[in-house]
Amino acid sequence: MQESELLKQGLALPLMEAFYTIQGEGRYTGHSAYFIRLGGCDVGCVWCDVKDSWDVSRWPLVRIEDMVEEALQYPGRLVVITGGEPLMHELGPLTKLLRAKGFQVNLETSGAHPFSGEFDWVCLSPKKFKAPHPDIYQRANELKVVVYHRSDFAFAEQHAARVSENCVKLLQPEWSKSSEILEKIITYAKNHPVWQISLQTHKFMNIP
Ligand SMILES: C[S@@+](CC[C@H](N)C(=O)[O-])C[C@H]1O[C@@H](n2cnc3c(N)ncnc32)[C@H](O)[C@@H]1O
Ligand SMILES: Nc1nc2[nH]cc(C(=O)O)c2c(=O)[nH]1
Ligand code: SF4
Ligand SMILES: [Mg+2]
Repeated sequence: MQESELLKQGLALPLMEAFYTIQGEGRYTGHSAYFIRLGGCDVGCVWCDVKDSWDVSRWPLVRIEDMVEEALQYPGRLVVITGGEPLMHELGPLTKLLRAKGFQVNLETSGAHPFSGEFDWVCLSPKKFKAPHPDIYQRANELKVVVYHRSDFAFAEQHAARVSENCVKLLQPEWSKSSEILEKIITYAKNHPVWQISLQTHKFMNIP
């Protein structure tokens, strides 16, 4: 089969990097996890902390069997699929294979592309730069809004109104703006108790 066909079917995917670390953000903060970072993103967040991922052509196509075999080398059985924007790719075969091998499979996504794959936990981090697809809201287990500017609180509420009732709602300071914005986030969370705070703890720990 040609590479383009393997990619289309989700049997091989552009892999930027894969690493075993500690989930730094969100509901699973502190859990050991194997991260699969897929290449390619067309959302264009000005503050994106992984801009190198954007150009899909930079990253080699790797067969999903090889990705899963590598993940099995580590003791943890939690995998986080991230990117780039992972939903730019067909995620059905990779997620099925991971689950068949006993992994819990979590997703980090902006939701800007149609959904694919079978996940145990979906983190939706919506962006102003490219709106989420409507069908992601009911699938989100966690809504994680990056706060860069005070106007992002209203943006967060717009998306919170669309997710399911039991979706965990998180405000995460944009890393470079943390010193200015964290105080506002703390005040907001105290006044709006449905919101919790998520910090990028891996950056404090100096781990990937
Ligand atoms: C690099 S993104 C990859 C997954 C997907 N494209 C997305 O945006 O959800 C992983 C997570 O990091 C967050 N993130 C990216 N840059 C950040 C920054 N500078 N400060 C805080 N969070 C950031 C994103 O919002 C997302 O929740
Ligand atoms: N440790 C660690 N936790 C993370 N949680 C989400 C990440 C991501 O880039 O998607 C990430 C990451 O890059 N590293
Ligand atoms: S959607 Fe995610 S990977 Fe894409 S630019 Fe925004 S933060 Fe970066
Ligand atoms: Mg990251």
